[in-house]
Amino acid sequence: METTQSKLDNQISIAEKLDIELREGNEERRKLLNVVQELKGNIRVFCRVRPLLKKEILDGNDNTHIETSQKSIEITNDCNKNVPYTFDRVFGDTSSQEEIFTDVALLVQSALDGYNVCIFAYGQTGAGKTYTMEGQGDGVEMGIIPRAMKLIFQKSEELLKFGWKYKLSVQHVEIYCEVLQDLLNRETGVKLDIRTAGGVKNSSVWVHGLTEHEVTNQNMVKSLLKQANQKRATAATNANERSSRSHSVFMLKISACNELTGEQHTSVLNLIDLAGSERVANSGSSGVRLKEAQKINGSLSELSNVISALANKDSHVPYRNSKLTFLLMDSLSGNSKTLMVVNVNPMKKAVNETINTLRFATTVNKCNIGTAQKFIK
Ligand SMILES: Nc1ncnc2c1ncn2[C@@H]1O[C@H](COP(=O)(O)OP(=O)(O)OP(=O)(O)O)[C@@H](O)[C@H]1O
Repeated sequence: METTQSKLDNQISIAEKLDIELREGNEERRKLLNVVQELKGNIRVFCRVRPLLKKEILDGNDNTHIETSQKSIEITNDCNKNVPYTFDRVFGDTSSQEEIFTDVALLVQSALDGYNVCIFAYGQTGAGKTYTMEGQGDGVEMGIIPRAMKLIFQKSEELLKFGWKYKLSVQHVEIYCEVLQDLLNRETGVKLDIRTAGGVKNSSVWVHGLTEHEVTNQNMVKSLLKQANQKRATAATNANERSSRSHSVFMLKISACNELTGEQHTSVLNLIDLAGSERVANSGSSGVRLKEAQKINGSLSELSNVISALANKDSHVPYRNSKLTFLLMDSLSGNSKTLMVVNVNPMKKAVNETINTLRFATTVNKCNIGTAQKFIK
């Protein structure tokens, strides 16, 4: 007759076998997830059209010049010609924050698996960039940043049983007219500068003077985002105007270590709300406004130059030509996964800007950054 001890040994050995299978299954899942991501391409472009706002409807605006389907958006231009643009995904004006995030979630998850990820919101002022990235409140209108953090906390908890331990910390920086400001430092006037370490090819970038905040739950993230918004608002006479003209970069640094296998990796999830992309010539600017507009247009075209240089595998990638690309140098290199969410203003009077936006997005969409690699320590 089987003794209690041998029954117990038997159960333990079954449990150990299942545990190994589970861990191997998890490895399989991570590999598969990466293959899916690679097949989809390491640079992807989504397009999102926001709905007309109540006031815009009352003012007699219409959006009949825009037609969308799953992967394409067609614009009727001023000459009544239909011009189609195709992207990895197009979200029409009834799409919810949840729908957008469903298509972003895998990318966010791959940051936990050790890949650098950049998600940009691009588009003219008022096109819905901040709504897409931050959203509103704690419910259905939550945007990509709070949803991404919620998913990261949830997944990192689940991965504990596979031996993974994560350290998560947040930095949040604003770039206004090529000057960096720490949105999470209550002290004002601290000068920040971007520094590099290592050789030309393998250098790593950090911002000297930028504060870093470890986070362990969603409430901590919420209060940091609130603090950042307050700081952004007090730095300007008109908060909306200032935020339209600056880039906001939310950076989540992830350090992972597996206590069972000894594996370690680090990665950064960058969530970026870009400055409004309207052209200088159209904005009728002069003085300070003209200088601002030139700097914005300059840094957005440097971003596109960097992406094209990476796609063409040029020997020189002009990261240092703008603060934004310099700051994101590590995250935009061949080791990263990038998503550009192009936000479209639905008003007919914005049609020319919309076409410019979609042309820019088409250039980005043609790029293929190559296969992402993890940074294994
Ligand atoms: N998908 C959407 N559903 C409902 N309302 C939206 C949507 N997208 C944007 N809005 C609303 O449209 C207005 C402009 O959006 P938002 O502030 O996000 O634009 P933006 O591109 O970030 O502008 P800026 O460049 O000035 O920061 C806001 O009132 C926002 O709440």
